Amino acid sequence: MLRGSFELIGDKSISHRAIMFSSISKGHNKISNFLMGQDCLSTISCFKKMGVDIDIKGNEVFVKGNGLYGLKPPKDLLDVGNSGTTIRLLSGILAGNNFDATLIGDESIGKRPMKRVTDPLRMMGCKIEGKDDANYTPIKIYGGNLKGIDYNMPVASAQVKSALILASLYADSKSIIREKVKSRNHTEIMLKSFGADIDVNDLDITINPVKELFNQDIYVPGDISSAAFIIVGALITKGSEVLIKNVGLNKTRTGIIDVVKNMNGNIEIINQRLVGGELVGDLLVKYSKDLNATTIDKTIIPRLIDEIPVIAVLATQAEGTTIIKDAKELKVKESNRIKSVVDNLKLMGADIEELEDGMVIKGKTKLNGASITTFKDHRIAMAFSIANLICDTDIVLDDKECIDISFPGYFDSLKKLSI
Ligand SMILES: O=C(O)C1=C[C@@H](OP(=O)(O)O)[C@@H](O)[C@H](O)C1
Ligand SMILES: C=C(OP(=O)(O)O)C(=O)O
Repeated sequence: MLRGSFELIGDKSISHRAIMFSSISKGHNKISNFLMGQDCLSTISCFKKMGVDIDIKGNEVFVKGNGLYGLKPPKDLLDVGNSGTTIRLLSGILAGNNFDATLIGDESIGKRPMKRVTDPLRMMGCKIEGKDDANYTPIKIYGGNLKGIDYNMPVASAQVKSALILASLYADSKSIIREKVKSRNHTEIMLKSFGADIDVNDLDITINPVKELFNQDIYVPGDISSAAFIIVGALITKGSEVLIKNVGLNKTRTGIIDVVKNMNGNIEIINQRLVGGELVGDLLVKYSKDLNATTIDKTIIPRLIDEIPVIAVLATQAEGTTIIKDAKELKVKESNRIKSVVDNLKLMGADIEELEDGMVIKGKTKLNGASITTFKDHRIAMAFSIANLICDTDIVLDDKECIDISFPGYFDSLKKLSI
């Protein structure tokens, strides 16, 4: 069982943005509670290659911003490692800057679609080259001279939205980016605090170009996507009671809390407060014997997209049949997360069926230990380490290191809570 309290590590999405926006602001920025995950370190490394002075001291990062037009042409390739957020958002910034740069990444990044970003950036007037008509890395961006855009987003993606907002900062006129479903809005919140001219009207975001962004001190709240593993661990192991402190509770991210409540899980938000425009609070989670099944569809998917692997584990312990649909996006994450989850849960004895856009899980099944293929996908590795908490025999993960992408110190945190 899991018992005790736990101080949550910083949010990955917000940490990336804090480095990027600080780098293109003018002046000294201090970022506290920064997530020292591999993905965020990849972002730091890319901006250092563009001449930004970035210093890490413990959990704090000091960034001396170069100003909106002050990035330097990189002498080297920009390597985003495993990070989709880095390659997408950085493409938007590069599109606005008057030099060319080439983006590369690891094997998994090489399979993640980029046309969702490169197509609209081309519409803004940017010249881009890359594999399969700039759908895959390496991608070369020749920045500068952007036009404003009025764009209806075909995919619900905060990464695409953010890339286009960033490019719009550099355009010659106003841009409007229109979402179909609201995705995480950290870019809009944080860029405004840096002085960007952004107006959000429900699903439409209007950006007027500005001459400069100004320095900020940023506190990064805890990552609810990381908390999700501890939340599910506590819900499914008898006798558990965990207090997760300092959780980011931005409404565009709290789908997992709604789902857990819907499933009759015992979760309570306490001590809510606003920090730097972002809602933060503590979560008290207790073992929940009488979980029931649920249906998860497009109306909530963007608010819990990264939590689906561990929600699938939760569903194996609920009464009834859980349906997860409209989740095609899972196929283009670090691995095909529909397949990674379904195949591995099947190996453990779960009653689960793969759908074209999701999965169907019959609950109240006993899970057994198995050899798990993670595909070096951090969320898969962590989701199955949580499934392991309720197995008689241990699972074996083929890779644990990938967890450092988003949750360094994960096993230590889990061990401290385990009784
Ligand atoms: O903007 C972000 O920080 C992120 C957006 C999501 O991706 P999509 O926008 O591609 O859905 C999410 O899966 C990713 O982990 C982080
Ligand atoms: C999909 C993820 O991240 P990214 O797209 O930044 O690689 C994730 O962290 O689950």
